[in-house]
Amino acid sequence: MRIEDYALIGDMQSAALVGRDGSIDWLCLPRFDSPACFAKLLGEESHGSWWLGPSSGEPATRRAYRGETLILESVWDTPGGTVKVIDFMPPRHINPDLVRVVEGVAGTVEMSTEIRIRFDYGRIVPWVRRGDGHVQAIGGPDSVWLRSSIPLKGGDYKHKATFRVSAGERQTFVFTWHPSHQPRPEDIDPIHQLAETEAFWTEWVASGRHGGPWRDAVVRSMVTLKALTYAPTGGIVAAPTTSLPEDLGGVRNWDYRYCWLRDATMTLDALIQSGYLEEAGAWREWLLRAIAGRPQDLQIMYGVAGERRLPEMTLDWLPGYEGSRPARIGNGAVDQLQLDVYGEVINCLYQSLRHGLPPNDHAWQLTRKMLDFIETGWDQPDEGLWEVRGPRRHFTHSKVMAWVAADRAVRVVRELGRAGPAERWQALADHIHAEVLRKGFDAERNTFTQSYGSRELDAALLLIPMVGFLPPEDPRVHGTIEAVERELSSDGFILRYPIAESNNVDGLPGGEGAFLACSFWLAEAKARIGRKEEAIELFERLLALRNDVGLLAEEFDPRYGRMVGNFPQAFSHVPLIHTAQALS
Ligand SMILES: OC[C@H]1O[C@H](O[C@H]2O[C@H](CO)[C@@H](O)[C@H](O)[C@H]2O)[C@H](O)[C@@H](O)[C@@H]1O
Repeated sequence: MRIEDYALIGDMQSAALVGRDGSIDWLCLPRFDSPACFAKLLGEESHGSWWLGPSSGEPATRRAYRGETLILESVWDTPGGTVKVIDFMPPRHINPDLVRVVEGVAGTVEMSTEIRIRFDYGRIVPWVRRGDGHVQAIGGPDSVWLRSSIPLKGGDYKHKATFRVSAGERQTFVFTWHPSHQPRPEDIDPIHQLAETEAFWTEWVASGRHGGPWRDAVVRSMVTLKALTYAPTGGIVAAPTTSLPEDLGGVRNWDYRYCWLRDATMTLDALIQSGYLEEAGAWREWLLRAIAGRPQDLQIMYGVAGERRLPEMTLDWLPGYEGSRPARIGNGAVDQLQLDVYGEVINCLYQSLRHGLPPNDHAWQLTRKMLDFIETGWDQPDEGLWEVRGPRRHFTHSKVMAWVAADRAVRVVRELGRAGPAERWQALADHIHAEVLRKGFDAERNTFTQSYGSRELDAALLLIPMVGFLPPEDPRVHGTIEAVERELSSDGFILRYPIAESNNVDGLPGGEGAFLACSFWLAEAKARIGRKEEAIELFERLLALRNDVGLLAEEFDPRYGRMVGNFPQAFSHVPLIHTAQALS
């Protein structure tokens, strides 16, 4: 199954990927970053999956989300009739539930289902007990109850059933996870939950401001971002998957089920612009809890509840997506120095205040402490926003974001009346600004460069006008946009940076696809410098990459014409929203 053949369902604590063939191949419970109980995505059927569809095994004829919700409807037109499978996860009450409803639409269709429950990413084959209308699977801390209106037959480490559904008939399946030491979870009414889930998403969308010619794409992206928000704490994951490869068959496979300060602040920017202040408030509280302590101990990412240790390890029993080994959990980038995150966090706190979030003394203290760190640390080399695994460098984008940190702190004092040494911070901002223009700009080629003294380019430089470092009309901005487009294009989309053996900046073997966020940044940058037609043309081409249900992975690889990287990826949906807003 290609990455773009999957659709997302979720309950804002975890998420599942449903294939076009009706197979659920990825689900981690109870949290986004818990071990998977369906891990076929990174392996085989024997690593856990749940298929439900017409017995012929054909892929769905069409799929769509119901209205502006996260309820997936897959429809099969078959010679005997038409059938619909409705998949969703109700917003969580006590235990996580995954509900599948089969609805006969016309004629009669023979349906089949086959479920292999595995715990710990496919490693644990659970004990199974069968009772009246249910199956219970237990393995270590995990237990699953599966209730269905159709009896399931067990054998060969799986459960299956074949049944016929005619127009107007409905069959239901409810899969509930709970800790294995607790008594049987309460049964939910799947049809009542369907109505509740529909109401939840419809009301959430209605509570924001969305408009413009690309409303549908923007709303689908917003719903996706909300689905990546961990409701109990306000943390936001970068994506619900691990190890979907950036290079098919290669080693660039990372775990994104954590809360990056960079990705989360960008996500919040998009939510705030559309009026979702509640999420901004929840995230600010999450931030204050997660990073409480010394500013020099600030990490670039945390677990969804603020966990600090995210040790990277490989799951050697999984063959990986299309053989892309290793499958990893945890993320070694947690220990990196990435100076840009200070600017991103302070900018996000500033934007939240500007949009009406009430001031918070702890958040201001935090801002001041981060500024103390930036004052002494901004001139250090770092790993940069791309989290390179090669040597640290003086990345130009990192320095630009250090300037953003100081600039936004000054604005909070001058525009919003907070107390702080604005003049000292302004002097710092001016000093950083001057150094970037001196060391990060190649006057001969009229472009900013990836790092001081380098001749390489970097698509993150497209953000220079967006963050206000230079105005859009500045010739250096124009020169950089032109250089990035000229030198980093791959089939009309944009690479993060050049990947060549002679310049192994990221320290990793293999190549990668075009980075979708960077491609949207080019469209937004073009819009800002007045090249609106070109911007729209590129934006429309990017929108055409979305799959049939409007979702984007991290990258698109023109070599294969396929999406690659984790999926769906907040970092791709955020700039989609920003570009639509800039163009509208
Ligand atoms: O390319 C190497 C790095 O790739 C991942 O980082 C990317 O994803 C992050 C989450 O979306 C994003 O914040 C970062 O800008 C991207 O480069 C991976 O997480 C890293 O461990 C890896 O070194």
